[in-house]
Amino acid sequence: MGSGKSTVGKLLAERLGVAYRDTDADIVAAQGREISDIFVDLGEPYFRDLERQAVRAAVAEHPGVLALGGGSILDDSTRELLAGLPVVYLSMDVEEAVRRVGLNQARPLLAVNPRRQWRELMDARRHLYTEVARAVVATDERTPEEVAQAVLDALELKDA
Ligand SMILES: Nc1ncnc2c1ncn2[C@@H]1O[C@H](COP(=O)(O)OP(=O)(O)OP(=O)(O)O)[C@@H](O)[C@H]1O
Ligand SMILES: O=C(O)C1=C[C@@H](O)[C@@H](O)[C@H](O)C1
Ligand SMILES: [Mg+2]
Repeated sequence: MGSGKSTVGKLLAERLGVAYRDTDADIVAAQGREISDIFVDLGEPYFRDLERQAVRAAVAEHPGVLALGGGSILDDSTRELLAGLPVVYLSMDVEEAVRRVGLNQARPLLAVNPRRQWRELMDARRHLYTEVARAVVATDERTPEEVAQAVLDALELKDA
């Protein structure tokens, strides 16, 4: 959440000469409403169902860089789907997270007490991010360009 998937993903796609896609954006486009509204109006389980389907469709259809919703790896079948794919976990520490997204009300899971919420989420999820990732790239104190380069290096990819 705010680790730079959109920013770095677009840079990476540009450098690799491929398209960028984002499952959160796919869901917003298909539903015609913001993620925070889906959470509030329809509930998180409903959103997670949409997310599972969105990830499945995007992995099947999209050959470029794909940003996954931050909670998509909570689903067992999604983690199985990602096994063997070049997945990158962009990590950051809590202070960096608060600097980047702490005051952004569009992120429903961080709406109240973002520092504590972020710690709790990460404590529950870190092992899942690590489990699905082929590479873990720290984003703290790196520019988006430096992060993109670190991803290319970690996956042993070259520019287009
Ligand atoms: N390496 C970086 N250094 C500093 N700021 C960054 C870095 N990467 C991204 N940011 C900034 O942090 C914020 C969140 O980045 P971004 O939207 O790319 O994250 P995200 O992972 O796509 O978030 P979300 O999970 O909400 O989709 C943006 O304001 C972006 O400009
Ligand atoms: O980490 C999460 O659970 C989320 C991350 C975002 O990408 C969105 O999918 C939504 O805000 C939930
Ligand atoms: Mg994003």
